[in-house]
Amino acid sequence: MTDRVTVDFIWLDHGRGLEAPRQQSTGAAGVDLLAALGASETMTIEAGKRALVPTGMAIALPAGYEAQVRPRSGLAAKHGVTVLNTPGTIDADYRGEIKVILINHGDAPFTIQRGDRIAQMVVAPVSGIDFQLRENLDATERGAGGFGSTGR
Ligand SMILES: O=c1ccn([C@H]2C[C@H](O)[C@@H](COP(=O)(O)OP(=O)(O)OP(=O)(O)O)O2)c(=O)[nH]1
Ligand SMILES: [Mg+2]
Repeated sequence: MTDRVTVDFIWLDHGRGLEAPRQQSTGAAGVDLLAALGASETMTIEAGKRALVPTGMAIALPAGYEAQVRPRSGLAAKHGVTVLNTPGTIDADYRGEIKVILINHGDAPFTIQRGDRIAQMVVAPVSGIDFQLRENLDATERGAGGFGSTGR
């Protein structure tokens, strides 16, 4: 087990009553994100369409961390539903509602209800970046080769 990180969070009004985010097993990489729809509300994503799904949750990551919003493989394998912008980036200074951009790549409408587990979120360290402008870059064996330059 590596270091644990504490992430403060609040429920927005429409998120109250949902199960609090937690790792489902000791080795789970992330926590599931739940759809914070109204109790009798549903959201249907037609085949080929996308939707911004509320989670009813806002977080305050410690400085030096990001959160990534990732698809759930079950939704992808069974329904063709995934996170359009995966991995979605949650900045450490973002205090708004976490939302999930789902896209339905399947061939049938996909309907979401309150509490459905629509995606998962991992927390990861990120480095600060200082860009240094140079005249040249150090030489490497690969050089500028890429995009299949090593063959199949
Ligand atoms: O899947 C996502 C991706 C982003 N966000 C929130 C948190 C993030 O900190 C903020 C901005 O995200 P991003 O930088 O990806 O979007 P942008 O289009 O560059 O917007 P901005 O100009 O606000 O940075 O939106 C989400 O709630 N869900
Ligand atoms: Mg941005």
